[in-house]
Amino acid sequence: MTQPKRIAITGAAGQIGYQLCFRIASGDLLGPTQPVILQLIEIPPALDMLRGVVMELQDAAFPLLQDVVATTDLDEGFADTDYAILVGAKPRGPGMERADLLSENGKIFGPQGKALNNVASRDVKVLVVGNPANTNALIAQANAPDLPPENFTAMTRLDHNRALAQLAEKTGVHHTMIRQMTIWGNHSSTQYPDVHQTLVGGKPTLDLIGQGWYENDFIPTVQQRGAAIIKARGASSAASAASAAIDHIRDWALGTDGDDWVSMAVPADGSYGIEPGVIYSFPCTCSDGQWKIVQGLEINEFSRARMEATDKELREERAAVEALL
Ligand SMILES: NC(=O)c1ccc[n+]([C@@H]2O[C@H](COP(=O)([O-])OP(=O)(O)OC[C@H]3O[C@@H](n4cnc5c(N)ncnc54)[C@H](O)[C@@H]3O)[C@@H](O)[C@H]2O)c1
Ligand SMILES: O=C(O)C[C@H](O)C(=O)O
Repeated sequence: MTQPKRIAITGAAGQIGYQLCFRIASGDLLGPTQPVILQLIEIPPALDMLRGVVMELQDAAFPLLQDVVATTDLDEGFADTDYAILVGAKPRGPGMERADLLSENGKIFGPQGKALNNVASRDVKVLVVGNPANTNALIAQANAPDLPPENFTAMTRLDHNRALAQLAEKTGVHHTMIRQMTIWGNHSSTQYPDVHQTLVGGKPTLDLIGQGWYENDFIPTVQQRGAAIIKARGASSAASAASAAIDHIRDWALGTDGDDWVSMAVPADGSYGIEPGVIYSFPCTCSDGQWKIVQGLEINEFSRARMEATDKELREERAAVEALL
């Protein structure tokens, strides 16, 4: 029998965690033949709720689900884990920026990085979803010196998928026919959704949508989509966020599709002039369980200014949490 993969989820009883558990147990993350063990981590006040989630997982009788661990202990929850999806953190409310969560949520990710460093698989792949995701990933990475630094990533796949959805709606072309979309930078309102290389049904995007709509509608809509959902739902995005987390890890583990790429916030390495020290979203391809930043894309002045603005914000966030690094 195929060895099961261990998947740890923090905040597993929350909105996103609840979605993730069932999608992963049903095989959406690693495919229909890969057995999984879920290692669910919560804080004590949410433990009863987590027990309820475990009862529902049992009742769903998923063929691929080998075991479920439910715990408030990080060493138990991260033990030997192959993947860690760090969701547990406070969501923002109406009128807040994600960076407003920094001081409260930042403290969560140091201890989690340390525990991963001590007990997780030596090749654990980490995705941070809890906001502000990029800087929380940096904190976790800094606290896990024995793990490969490139295995710490943050989620901008939701922004990527939101961009595809906006382009599909505008052009009338199904989103599966849209290739080479890029989100640069921070998962925040400074992120830069770049369509200069994007092909919609094989055609250059700007020829179809025009510079005016791109600048005045598309970019702000994608940047502000999280806030629009909070306003409409009274709670931050959950099912779409869980779905994007699954897309991120699945593509990282199983590979991206042909000539297409995805957006992943990964440790900057100097590519495109973004110096090391921040977790920055780049266009990435994945194969053999490794991500690679797509190189050689042409960057015009319009893009350069926006890429630098989001980099600046990330460096300010970094400076604000220096004590946790
Ligand atoms: N990166 C993205 O694209 C994206 C998208 C949507 C939401 N988010 C963020 O994800 C996070 C979770 O959102 P949600 O809607 O699921 O929130 P939620 O409040 O429904 O759930 C969060 C859960 O985390 C738990 N938790 C809190 N601190 C914890 C800790 N130290 N260890 C383990 N668990 C802990 C809580 O008990 C709660 O059950 C928020 O920060 C939100 O802003 C990110
Ligand atoms: O916007 C938020 O605060 C939640 C999440 O990051 C999102 O993009 O939906």
